[in-house]
Amino acid sequence: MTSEILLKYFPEITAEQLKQFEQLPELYTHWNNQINVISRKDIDQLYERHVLHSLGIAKVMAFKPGEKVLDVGTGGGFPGVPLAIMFPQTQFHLVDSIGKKIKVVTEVAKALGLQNLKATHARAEQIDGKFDFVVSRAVTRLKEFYPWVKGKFNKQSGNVLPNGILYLKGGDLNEEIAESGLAVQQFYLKNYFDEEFFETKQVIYVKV
Ligand SMILES: C[S@@+](CC[C@H](N)C(=O)[O-])C[C@H]1O[C@@H](n2cnc3c(N)ncnc32)[C@H](O)[C@@H]1O
Repeated sequence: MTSEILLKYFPEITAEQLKQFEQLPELYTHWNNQINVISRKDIDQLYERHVLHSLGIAKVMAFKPGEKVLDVGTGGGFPGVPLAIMFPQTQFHLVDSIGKKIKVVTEVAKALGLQNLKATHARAEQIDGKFDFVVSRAVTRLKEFYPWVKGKFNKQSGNVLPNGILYLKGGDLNEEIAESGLAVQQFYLKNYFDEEFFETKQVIYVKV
């Protein structure tokens, strides 16, 4: 497994960031053997299916220093861990309702020395605090997701897109978007990444 794919799309990453990304396969292989957070067949494709996919959000949004981002239903740390490596001056709060997944995230963040990441075992609905953005992947439909997070945003926006949700989704989303009743903006990851995996993948942005 090679990290070249990351440099191909993010040539600006520093040597320190590259070193952190390059620690991920070993860390996730180790932790996945104890607590399953990534499907076995996907672990060989960690960079493409998990790291690069998570960084699809970075193609849409450059988080600023000091901004706060909540990752809801982070599982083993996606998209929050790759984003925390990518934006070391932004504060990331990763939450999941399953404690052993948060254990993996905590251990991975510790091994990487990530100072800007906090991981909490909780349901999204129970999290207090205000954030600039909420990110997520593969947790639930937008209609259900939106009420969990809509009260958790700072009123003041300071980025190119106003504060809101950046959700990684794939497949045909017309029905899901329509049933949510939300106005969304769709960013297609195939415009940024050549690999077939990204053919139907999108970042859905919801302004709150
Ligand atoms: C399919 S996994 C996706 C994990 C990760 N986001 C990823 O893409 O690899 C969905 C995760 O959402 C978590 N989850 C579901 N409902 C939740 C809630 N209300 N609050 C926090 N976590 C939740 C589950 O525990 C599970 O770990």
